[in-house]
Amino acid sequence: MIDQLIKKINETQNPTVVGLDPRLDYIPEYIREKAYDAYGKTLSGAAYAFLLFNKAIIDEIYDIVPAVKPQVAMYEQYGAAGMQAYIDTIAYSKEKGMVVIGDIKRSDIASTAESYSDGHIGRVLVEENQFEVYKEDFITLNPYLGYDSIEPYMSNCEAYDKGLFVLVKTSNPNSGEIQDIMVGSEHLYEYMGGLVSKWGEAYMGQSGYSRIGAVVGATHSKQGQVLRGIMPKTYFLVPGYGAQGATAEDLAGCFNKDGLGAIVNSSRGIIAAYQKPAYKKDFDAKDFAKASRQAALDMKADLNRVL
Ligand SMILES: O=C(O)c1cc(=O)[nH]c(=O)n1[C@@H]1O[C@H](COP(=O)(O)O)[C@@H](O)[C@H]1O
Repeated sequence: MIDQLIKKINETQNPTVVGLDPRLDYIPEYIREKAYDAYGKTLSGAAYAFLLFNKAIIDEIYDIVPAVKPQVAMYEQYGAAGMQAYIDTIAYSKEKGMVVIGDIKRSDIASTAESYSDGHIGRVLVEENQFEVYKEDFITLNPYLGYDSIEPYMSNCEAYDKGLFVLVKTSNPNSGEIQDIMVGSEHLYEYMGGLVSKWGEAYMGQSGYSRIGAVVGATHSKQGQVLRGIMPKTYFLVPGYGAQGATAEDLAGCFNKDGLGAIVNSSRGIIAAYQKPAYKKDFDAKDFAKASRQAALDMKADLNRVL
């Protein structure tokens, strides 16, 4: 799967992933009305609005962006209807040939992790019948419970050609409170980077990168550069560009010299572009997905400028 992601990045010449993190206040009124006409102002109505919104954006970006990253919390809060919209969004993205990173950030003891693993990247059994439920290509995990909490994902990664992005240095302002603590002679994020890199050694793709990737926030430029040095064969998922304030220059150090090694996420900056002054003048609410396409092209140009 890491090879497939890299192939898509090379084909599109675009190391970006669009975060499908919908909220009702990003969704144009005419889409919301359509959804409410079908399901009322209910959880199902909101979930259907998400799906219509996501599909319109996917239709505009699938040829220029290699991957999408739906963040499960946005859907989960709307209950079963929301989770169906999550599943339908994944299915539609894959139909369009996009790689899907399910941002689920799971973390639990091994016996519980097995269930997360089977549901998201493996198979679930009902008697003799096997079901592939969520169908993400990659998922995000929190590794701070240690290797036995990550291990249950490895066999499904191998069996079903999936991948992981494991949190190493997160983009949030307070991530340093814990992740920058000194552990012996190194910071905790460096120690974690070393571990994730080691865990990934047994899972190398033909590209020379492991299917076990790392999440490295764009907002912490120096740490990103340090981690690139520690983890040369690990692909980075880099959130924090745009809405969280990180610039292309801030994250350039997350890439290897060959221009590979990182895929940069933007969620709000792309999906809600039509609400931003820079795009509002050229795109109205009816053209929200075209504004997203333009924002994705602008992000691609911005990143390629520093690579
Ligand atoms: O794992 C992630 O994707 C993630 C890790 C991290 O350190 N920081 C971070 O912002 N994210 C996710 O990346 C997305 C960022 O969204 P925007 O700030 O709108 O671009 C959200 O879905 C976050 O949950």
